[in-house]
Amino acid sequence: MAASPKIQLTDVHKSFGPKTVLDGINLTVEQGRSMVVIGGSGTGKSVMLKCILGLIHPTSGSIKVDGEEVTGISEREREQVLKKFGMLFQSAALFDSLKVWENVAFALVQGENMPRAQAKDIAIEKLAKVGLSADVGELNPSELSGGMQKRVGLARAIAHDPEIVFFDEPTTGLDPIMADVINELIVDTVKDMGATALSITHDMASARKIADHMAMIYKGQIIWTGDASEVDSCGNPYVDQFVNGRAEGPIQMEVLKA
Ligand SMILES: Nc1ncnc2c1ncn2[C@@H]1O[C@H](COP(=O)(O)OP(=O)(O)OP(=O)(O)O)[C@@H](O)[C@H]1O
Repeated sequence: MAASPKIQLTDVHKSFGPKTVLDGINLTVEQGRSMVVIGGSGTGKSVMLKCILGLIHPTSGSIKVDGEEVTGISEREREQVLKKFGMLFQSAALFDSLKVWENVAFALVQGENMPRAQAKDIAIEKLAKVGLSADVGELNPSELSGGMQKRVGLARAIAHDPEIVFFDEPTTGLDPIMADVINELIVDTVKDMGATALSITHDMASARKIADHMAMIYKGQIIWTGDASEVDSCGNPYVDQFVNGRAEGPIQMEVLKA
């Protein structure tokens, strides 16, 4: 039996002036599953995520979360919807003026008015989940390696037990071994929470590790979607070229000339 959609995008368009970035996106993310959207630079992955979060407004189309339309809702309604989301940004985007635990607890204290002591307990529990000790919580983010910062970013993303977690290029800037550690942590954490995950990446090793389902975006459209296990044999020449990292194929890179 098919799981119910947690997130559903139907014919989503987004243009900036004359430039069309999303050109009719159709995408379903099933409840409790991990969807990874792959695609090259500038194909619209980040714009798509920002549309779902309501950071930018689509030009047209429908975006539903738990069956509820989220385009055109009020700021107050959006605040409620955003409580369902956790987000791990490409750069861990930690506040350097705050200790590690304060970064993890930030949304709990600021957004939910939770007492600091209680928020700290939760922050330390989440840090433990991503393999960091309470001592690390007392450090400043600038004292941590890139891999540790990603762990902190993940702990922060899950601090309020979100139903949906977004991962924006989760392995950028990490060496392949640390990237694999973070990928495993993502899989374990998301499965453990029973959360729905939506990731965007051009790192195929990461996509293979964390995806139940994959979709490929090209020129603002989803040109293929399927089970992660089918990505190598789907027969789509665009997917095949991307997955195998070939210069030759239907995808033509625009190389800017000086
Ligand atoms: N606010 C904006 N105003 C104008 N153009 C924008 C804006 N945001 C994004 N774009 C354009 O939309 C296109 C898609 O950008 P997007 O960041 O979604 O790509 P991406 O697939 O996430 O790429 P990357 O993997 O390099 O991050 C780019 O050409 C970008 O210049």
